[in-house]
Amino acid sequence: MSIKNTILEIENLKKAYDEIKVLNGVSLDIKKGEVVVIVGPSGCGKSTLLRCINGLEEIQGGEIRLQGEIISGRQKNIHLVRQKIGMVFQSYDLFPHMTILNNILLGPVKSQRRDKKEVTEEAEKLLERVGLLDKRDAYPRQLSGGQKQRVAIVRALCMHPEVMLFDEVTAALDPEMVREVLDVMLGLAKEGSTMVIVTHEMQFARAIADRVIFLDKGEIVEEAPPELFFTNPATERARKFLNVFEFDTVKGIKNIE
Ligand SMILES: Nc1ncnc2c1ncn2[C@@H]1O[C@H](COP(=O)(O)OP(=O)(O)OP(=O)(O)O)[C@@H](O)[C@H]1O
Repeated sequence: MSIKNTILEIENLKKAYDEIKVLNGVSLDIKKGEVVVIVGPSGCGKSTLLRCINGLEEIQGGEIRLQGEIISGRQKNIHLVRQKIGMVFQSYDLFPHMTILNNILLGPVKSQRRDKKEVTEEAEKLLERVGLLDKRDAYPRQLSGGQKQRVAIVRALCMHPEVMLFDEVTAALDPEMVREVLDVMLGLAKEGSTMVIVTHEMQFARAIADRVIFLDKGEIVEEAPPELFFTNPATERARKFLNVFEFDTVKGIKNIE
């Protein structure tokens, strides 16, 4: 995978909810085509970090830059953020009264004012790729959780984001649905998408990451390539964290490597 220029820069990011400090000066650079996986104990601030990147949270300090442009703080250009950063959440948030295709078209056609025919063709290609072209005219309630999550990924991709953020996208899925979603993400990684992924699936993290970030109590404690992080973490805190996961890894994704 070619890792070239820095696309996203996070510098000394601070985030608190009232008195509770959640991110205590996080700095992180992400390069074009890089897949960064963020792991860490529950409540350490992983989701908050993604939400800050995506402009969903006010921040109390630091700066976030996308392609050199400040997208945080007072200069925040939410329009730019929405156009260039795609986010997929644990809950897929599809509109229940709209067909799958119309859910996907909404952003590109309404917000980006792109040609409906052209976006439809693209959406159909992407749906085919994730094995869901036959669900084009179905409604979200007619799809399984794994299928809805794949639609949510297609919907984000159709906006042509520079960076894709994934927040625990398999957490709400039944074990047998997990693999199909992770496979789509592995495919995107292979094609050179820039991705920031929060996950508790350690084996998946190991398979997909170019770099693993270990976040604990709102600070980056360790960052390393996966082959190093998962076999020989540098810190006691990371070692303890991984020990817990020895009993809790991977639902149905054993042979991924
Ligand atoms: N809207 C909010 N208001 C107040 N506190 C919040 C809010 N959102 C998150 N927090 C707190 O911030 C901390 C970090 O939460 P966050 O969801 O970022 O953690 P996480 O690492 O993603 O956890 P998990 O792995 O359990 O999803 C937690 O202590 C949480 O209770």
